Amino acid sequence: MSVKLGVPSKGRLMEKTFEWFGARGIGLGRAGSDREYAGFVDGIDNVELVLLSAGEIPRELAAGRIHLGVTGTDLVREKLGQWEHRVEELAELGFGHADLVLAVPRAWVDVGTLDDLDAVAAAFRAKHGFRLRIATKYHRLVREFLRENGVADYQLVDSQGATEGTVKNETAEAIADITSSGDTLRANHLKTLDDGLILRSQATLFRARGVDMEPEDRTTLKQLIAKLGVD
Ligand SMILES: Nc1ncnc2c1ncn2[C@@H]1O[C@H](COP(=O)(O)OP(=O)(O)OP(=O)(O)O)[C@@H](O)[C@H]1O
Ligand SMILES: O=P(O)(O)OC[C@H]1O[C@H](OP(=O)(O)OP(=O)(O)O)[C@H](O)[C@@H]1O
Repeated sequence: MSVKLGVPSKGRLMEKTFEWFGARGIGLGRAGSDREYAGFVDGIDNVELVLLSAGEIPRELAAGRIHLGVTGTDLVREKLGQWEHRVEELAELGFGHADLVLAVPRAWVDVGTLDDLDAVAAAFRAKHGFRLRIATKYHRLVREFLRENGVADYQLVDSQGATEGTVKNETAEAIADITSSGDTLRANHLKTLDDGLILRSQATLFRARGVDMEPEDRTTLKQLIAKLGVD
């Protein structure tokens, strides 16, 4: 067997993850052609690189199919109920920073806070006969956040991409999505509520909890964690 390390298969997250491991003496890279999802690990034996979609890494960790994985904290908290029981955070990696925020049309000049949104949501329902729609792919996190903040008169609309466009397309009145520079929100005439920060996320190294391992894999995992300086 071997220790399996799950890393995002493309884009900035993959590149920065390779750099982070490289700076700690573990060379990671893609093997084969640009399109082939195969990888290599240098600097330690019996560790296998598994290239995966960032969104699938939480599930693979929880299932014990990978032992370590790099992905955003937002994805772990969204995809895994009681995530702390299923994975352990070993290290924040200092990149992939993004905020999950609740945003409304900039034209809603009277709506700046969650309390305002709550009032508008009640009025919206009375007027239109259906609940104000919030488009997001972060269903668990948005529901929890709104429950904790006493906003109830809304419905979630699933949006797996281009979420900021749903307001213009009239499939939602508000959105909850990741922002980093804020450019996408601004370009789509949206503004974040003053108290609308749901979660700050960054790329993080996680370890799967409660996975049955061969003794030699357990030793390899310990060596890897020690080499990375995150024990
Ligand atoms: N603009 C951004 N700046 C920084 N981090 C971002 C940005 N957008 C998304 N992220 C973060 O990158 C991670 C991966 O995002 P996302 O789920 O969109 O994956 P993806 O790149 O679309 O990959 P896949 O479709 O293969 O899952 C998430 O943790 C997210 O917080
Ligand atoms: O605040 P900004 O710097 O503009 O970044 C925010 C955008 O980045 C992400 O989208 P991405 O380009 O990863 O594509 P996606 O819509 O498929 O998630 C996110 O979903 C936002 O749309």
